[in-house]
Amino acid sequence: MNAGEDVSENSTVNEPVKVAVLGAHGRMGSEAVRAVDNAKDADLVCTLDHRDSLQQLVVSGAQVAIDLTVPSATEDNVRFCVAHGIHCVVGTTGWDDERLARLEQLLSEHPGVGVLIAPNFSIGAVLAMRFSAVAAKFFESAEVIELHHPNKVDAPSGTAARTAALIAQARQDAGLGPSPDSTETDPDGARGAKVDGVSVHSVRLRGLVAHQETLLGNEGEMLTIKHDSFDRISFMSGVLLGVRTVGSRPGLTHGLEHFMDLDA
Ligand SMILES: NC(=O)C1=CN([C@@H]2O[C@H](COP(=O)(O)OP(=O)(O)OC[C@H]3O[C@@H](n4cnc5c(N)ncnc54)[C@H](OP(=O)(O)O)[C@@H]3O)[C@@H](O)[C@H]2O)C=CC1
Ligand SMILES: O=C(O)C1=N[C@H](C(=O)O)C[C@H](O)C1
Repeated sequence: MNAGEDVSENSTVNEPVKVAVLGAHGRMGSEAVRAVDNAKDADLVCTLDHRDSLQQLVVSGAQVAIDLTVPSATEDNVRFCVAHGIHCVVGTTGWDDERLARLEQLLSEHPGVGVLIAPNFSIGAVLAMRFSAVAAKFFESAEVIELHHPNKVDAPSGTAARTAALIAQARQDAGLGPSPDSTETDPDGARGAKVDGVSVHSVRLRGLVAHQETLLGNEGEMLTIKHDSFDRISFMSGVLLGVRTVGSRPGLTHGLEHFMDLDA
């Protein structure tokens, strides 16, 4: 679905879904405000940023909140929404296993509410993650390189961490051990961060938006799975797919792929 298309699955017949955007002045938030504004069957009822009261979500009657804030704020925001029966579409990073477990517990106490945690909303990035997981078991070595704009506050990126976790799971399922690596000394972390044993390398460079490469190696060959977001518009069809679908998917959904027909 493209930005501007129908997002009415959450709403009663012909009633637009009422949407709030948290982090509305940010790079992603401002793009999401535009996307929701342009969507025929979504009503932007509330925009919040730093230090705004979450009570405005309740007063506005928002049915779905889109969280595009910062890792330090997103958990409290989402917990508030769930407690008030507001579905959430979350793009903010920082959702580690502990946070996800706490959220699942809270959601079990609010069984009608749906939350989508999407490490990446771009269709290409979702596919690149899936392709990386599918390919992982066929290669002896696997590493991930993510490249982003220098204003990004967290490393590695949420997408890279998720990709590495999926690769690690696929390798484990296939009975593969760690990637071969004879490094004996690495005082400054030149071999990258380890996510579930998979090396992830982070680049921050002026001019970039969001880019990632999965490198998979065997003797005599390398497969590179590469994705580039050149513009934040690339995330908006996924944001709207989340808004359209989340109300009909109670509980926690981790990854936009679960709202897509990847295996059809
Ligand atoms: N899933 C995906 O596809 C994507 C996810 N992201 C993720 O989204 C998040 C936002 O990215 P980006 O837009 O670049 O970041 P920005 O820093 O541009 O935007 C974050 C915004 O959130 C505001 N904010 C901070 N705290 C709160 C709070 N408690 N309540 C409401 N708003 C708050 C900030 O305000 P102030 O500056 O005043 O503090 C700022 O306006 C990041 O975690 C990023 O990794 C980004 C792109 C795609
Ligand atoms: O901060 C960003 O810009 C992005 N953040 C997300 C992440 O950390 O994976 C998604 C995308 O890479 C852009």
